Amino acid sequence: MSREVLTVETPHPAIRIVYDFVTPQEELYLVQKIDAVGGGPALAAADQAAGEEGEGASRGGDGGTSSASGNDEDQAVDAGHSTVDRSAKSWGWKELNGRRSMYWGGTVLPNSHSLVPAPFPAFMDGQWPDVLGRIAETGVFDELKAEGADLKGKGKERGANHCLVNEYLPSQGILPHTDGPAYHPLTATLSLSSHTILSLRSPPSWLSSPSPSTTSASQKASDAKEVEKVDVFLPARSLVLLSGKLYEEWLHGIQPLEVSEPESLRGCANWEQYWDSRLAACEGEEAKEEVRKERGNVEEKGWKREKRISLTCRKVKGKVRKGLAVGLLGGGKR
Ligand SMILES: O=C(O)CCC(=O)C(=O)O
Ligand SMILES: [Fe+2]
Repeated sequence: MSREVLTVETPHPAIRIVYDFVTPQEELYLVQKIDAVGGGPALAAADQAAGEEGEGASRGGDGGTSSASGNDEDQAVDAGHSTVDRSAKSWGWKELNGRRSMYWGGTVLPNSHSLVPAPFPAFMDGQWPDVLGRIAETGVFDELKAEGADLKGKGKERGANHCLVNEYLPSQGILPHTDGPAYHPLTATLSLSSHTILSLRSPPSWLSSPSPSTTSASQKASDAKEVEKVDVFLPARSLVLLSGKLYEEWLHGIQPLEVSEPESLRGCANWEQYWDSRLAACEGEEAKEEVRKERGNVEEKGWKREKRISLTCRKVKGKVRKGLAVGLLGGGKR
């Protein structure tokens, strides 16, 4: 598997994608493990499997990690007086706006944007399929060298050191937003189990105006015309990379749809590129014909969305407060 970082051709810089960042087998394994870490129905089976693998304290159960609650600012205060909520379940799913999500890697303090680290599940950090190590290997996070990235490091030292896990049931999405200043302007998002369409929009000027309520309706209407749009097709198992202005200024979101409509699919900036990559991976004409048929089908009928899990891996901007590792403070057990 080449895991080549491809650029999505748009009038804008900085959208890149790796198709087949993980194999279908790795995808299945990850989804099962993620459910276990989150305390989902696969917990018992996965715990048993973990015991058999001898992963021990580094994965969830008794590792004593905190609520790795990331942006959840009321659970952490700055200046080292951490009031991290230790009663929360280790790495467990939390429901927010009807969707489940969780954080790995630790708690981001809201003022200094520093990270009180907590361990990652083993499959992210060091053990197969070592998602963070694999992301570091692409070299994309080396672009942050000027901002202090450690090129000699491995895995989370060299690449992303924080991960936000989101689960979307069919018909769930996420409102347009930016990811805020706590992270370096580079995200690597792995999509598991389902495709989706990520919609990127340039910010209308009234969004950044000091008092949006005073902005006139006509101003808003004329701004709306200027908004630039780029949709990106995110197939299952792909890793999409957003950086620079696109990360810092543009809004990104996912429409809450059960089916990706033909027109929306065809409108994605990387639609051709995606199918080219599928064809390039085929061995023999028969396999290619199957892929062409699949394309014809979804272009006619649309593509049903399944439950999707995304892992958004980022690098926290502030210091990593090594002495304050939450895991060592004694976290709550699940
Ligand atoms: O699920 C995704 O692909 C995007 C998630 C996201 O943008 C976020 O949680 O900030
Ligand atoms: Fe986001």
